[in-house]
This record gives sequence, structure tokens and C-alpha cells, in this order.
Amino acid sequence: MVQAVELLADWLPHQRWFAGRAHVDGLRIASATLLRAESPRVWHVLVEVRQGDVTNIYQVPLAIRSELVDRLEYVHLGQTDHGHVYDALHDKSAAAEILACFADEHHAVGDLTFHREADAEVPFGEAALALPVEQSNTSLAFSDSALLKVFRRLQAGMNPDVEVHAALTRAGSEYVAPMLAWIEGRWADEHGASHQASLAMLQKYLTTASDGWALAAASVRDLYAEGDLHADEVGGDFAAESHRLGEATAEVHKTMAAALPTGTFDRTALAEKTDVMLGRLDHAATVVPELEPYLPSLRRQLERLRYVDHPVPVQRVHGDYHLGQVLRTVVGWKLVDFEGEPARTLAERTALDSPIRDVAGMLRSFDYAARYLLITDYEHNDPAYDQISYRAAEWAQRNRDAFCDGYATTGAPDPRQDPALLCAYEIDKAVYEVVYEARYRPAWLPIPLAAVERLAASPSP
Ligand SMILES: Nc1ncnc2c1ncn2[C@@H]1O[C@H](COP(=O)(O)OP(=O)(O)O)[C@@H](O)[C@H]1O
Ligand SMILES: O=P(O)(O)O[C@H]1O[C@H](CO)[C@@H](O[C@H]2O[C@H](CO)[C@@H](O)[C@H](O)[C@H]2O)[C@H](O)[C@H]1O
Repeated sequence: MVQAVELLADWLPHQRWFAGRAHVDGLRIASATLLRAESPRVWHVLVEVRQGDVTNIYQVPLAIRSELVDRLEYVHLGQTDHGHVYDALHDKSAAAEILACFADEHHAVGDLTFHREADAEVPFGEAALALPVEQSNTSLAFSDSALLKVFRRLQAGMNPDVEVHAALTRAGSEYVAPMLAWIEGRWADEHGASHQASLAMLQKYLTTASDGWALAAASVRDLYAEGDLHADEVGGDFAAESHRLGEATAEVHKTMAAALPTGTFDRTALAEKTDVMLGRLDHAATVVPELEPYLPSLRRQLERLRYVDHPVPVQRVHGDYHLGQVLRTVVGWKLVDFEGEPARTLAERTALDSPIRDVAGMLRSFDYAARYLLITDYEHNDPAYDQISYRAAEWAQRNRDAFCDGYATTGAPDPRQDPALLCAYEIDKAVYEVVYEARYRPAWLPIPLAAVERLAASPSP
């Protein structure tokens, strides 16, 4: 595979899911398993990539063909002595081979183990189509039946997406796409130590699904088009959906609490949590100087978390909850992507936390949905700006309230009952967003910054 290493070193830095700088300092094949011997030959490869002090493991299944295939040109890595090398996840025949490995309930081959849930219906023989949105992972749809999410950058241990989907599927939750199967892999690091990680997860494909962000955005467009009507007067009012989404969220939290570990934050744990949030705020202010004027007030608000006068129940949570992580199907809302915030470590992403963290994430998302068109479609000096901005704030408040009402109808505590807790988690999320936007979408930075200003001024009891 010597030549393949060179091809990978050139190709990897151009992939959307490749983290870090463009220059690769060292690259080593950490594991290679032959999945199919006939053409196209399929090698499942894990590569260890060193960039400065940072080493990452990436999953790169490769398809080797003797011929150049025009339709695969966009995923052609180059040619070695063995043939033309392609990204196997975009090569239909190669991807089908991966699905075929789920034929037995447990199947080990080389460094990989394929597991299938008992009674799961795997659509063997269906052609795979890679979803166009390729961010940190690559997802393959097998017709309308199943979706294989392939994790590209691996962290040793069980991926929380697999762990949580397994728990919710086995508990019979109606609010997620049932998990059908998953793949585990192992590799040896440069010192010979062995590591294991989840490589991929196969789920039922949710047909008829529209994501919450698109639906909320359509409602906000209706509101802006009317200009002078209130959110409850326009055709595309979203409050009933937000209410149902609140219910679905609370039900998922309940099932996760029953199926996975739980605990409580006592005074010491609350103090530690406060310190972590304060630390993140200070770090964010070094990256985004616009936070500076709000620091004293934000710190005062976060300090209120330290003095919450009752133990706070904690459990496994979604961890990166927003409108883009929920899909509306004909039978209701489904939650996806339990991986947590992409930049955090596995330990942080699996740590027990208050479910208010997810509530705060979704409340922030209503704020984003209400305001992003003001950024993309209006100038500040537009005569309609102030009026629409006022209506947008009303839309966000109406949907935030509907979500919390829905959450509480399930018997779960109303998230607004604990304002110090909710405010701290909203600040923590808005601070994360400020850094995220500054890094990836600077034009959107005013959205979380406006929230920071509002949260800094929240009334303290
Ligand atoms: N079971 C499913 N059925 C249909 N679409 C899905 C399913 N799960 C996720 N999706 C869609 O696939 C895309 C990627 O899913 P996600 O789990 O969020 O991956 P990533 O972490 O790479 O963003 C999203 O647009 C999501 O709406
Ligand atoms: O890619 P992920 O879904 O894991 O999440 C990351 O990207 C999100 C942006 O797509 C980001 O979410 C922020 O923008 C959303 C609108 O695009 C908004 O609904 C969210 O409320 C806001 O946080 C998310 O924070 C980030 O982790």
C-alpha cells in the first residue's frame, strides 16, 4: 500500500470532513482489511495522520478498479501499481459490499466486526447513494430503506451516536430512527497499542422527513412576508410544531434517563460546572473580542448556577441539539445525531449533564431561525428592518414558550421553573455559537452576539 499512502496524503486535506491544516506531516496505514477480492476490490483502511503534535485516525474505505470510470472521477484518488483508487463510499458496487457484511448477526473480518440487531431488516442488494451534505461524516442512503452513517474521524471508544441509538431503539422509542446495525473496528497505534472505535451505524431511513430548520425557516419567511402580522396570525405559524417538538424532546430525555446512567449535580458538581462555563467564556473572549463588553454581566449570570439551592438531576443528553437535528415525519418528530458537539472530546460528549442543556440548545435555535433572514436578506438601513426585527423576536418567544409548554405536558419539569439553570446553559450555548460563527460563518456572528447581549441583561432574582 506504499503508493496509496502518497495518494491519501494528497487527497485527504481536500475532504470536507478532514480536520486541521492542509499540510500532512506523517501518514501511516493503521489498519487494512480486504472486504472484497473481485473487482472492484474493496479495502477498508484506517489511516493515522500526524499534523504537528496532533494525530488523528480517519476511516477511508477504498475501491480499486483496473479501469478509469468517468462517473467516479470526482472521487478518484489516483493510480497505483494495483489500479485506480476511488473513495469506496461513493462507488455503488463497493458500498454494497459493506452492507453485505451484515448478513450474519455478528461477523468478524480482519480488524472489523459487523453487528446486526436481532430481527433488523437490512436492505441487501439496494444501491447506495452518498448524501450530498458531507460534513464530519459520510452518510449513504440505501434506497428509501436504510441510512449508513460512516464516521470519518475516529475517537477510540464507542461513538455516542451508536450508544444512544442502541439504547433508544432497544427501549422502543418512537422518536428516533431505529438502529439496524453497526460496525466496530480496531487498529494499532505507532507504539503497537491496540484501540477500538465505532466505525459506522445503519439506521432505518426516515422517508417523508423534513428537517426542523427548513420548516421553521418557512414559517419565518411567511411572517416576514406579512410584515405587520403577529406570529399567531400568519399561515405558517409554527407554535403547534414547537409544542410537539417539546413533547418529543422530553420523551426522549425520559427514555434516555431510564436506559442510560443518571446522577445529580450537588453543590460541588454545580461549582465545577460553573467554573467550566466561566473558563469557556474566558477562552471565547480571547477568540472573539466582541464578547469583552459583556464579560462582567455574563460572569455574574453564570455565577448564579453555583448557588442553585437544590441538587440538579443529570443524565446522558443529546449535546448538540438544534432545529437541524430534528426531522418531521408524517408520524411526528424524530431526533437524529447524538454525537454531541463535534469539537469536544469523547469524555466531554458522554458526560452526564442536565437535560436543560438540550432545551437551551433548541431555544437558541428558535432565535437563530427567527433572525437569520434579517442577516441574509435585509440591510440595517432597510425601512422594514426594525419592524421585522420586532416581529422576529415575537416569533422566537412564541415558539420558545410553545416548546417549553410541550416539554412540561409530559410531566417533566417546566424548563422555565429554574431560570438560573436555563440562563447559564443558554449563555454557555450562545458563547459556543459565537466562537463557531466567528470561525465558520462570520456573517452570522450578530445572531449569537445579540443573544449574549440579551442574556447578559437577564433579570437576576
Ligand atoms: N434516519 C434518517 N433518515 C433520513 N435522513 C436522515 C436520517 N438520519 C439523519 N438524516 C439526515 O442526514 C443528514 C446527516 O445526518 P446527521 O446524523 O446529522 O449527520 P452529521 O453528523 O454528519 O451531520 C441530516 O441532513 C439528517 O437530516
Ligand atoms: O454540524 P452540527 O449539526 O453538528 O452542528 C454545528 O453546526 C450548526 C450549524 O449548522 C450549529 O448550529 C447553529 O446554527 C444553526 C443554524 O444553522 C442553529 O439552528 C443553531 O441553533 C446554532 O447553534 C451548531 O451549533 C454546531 O455545533
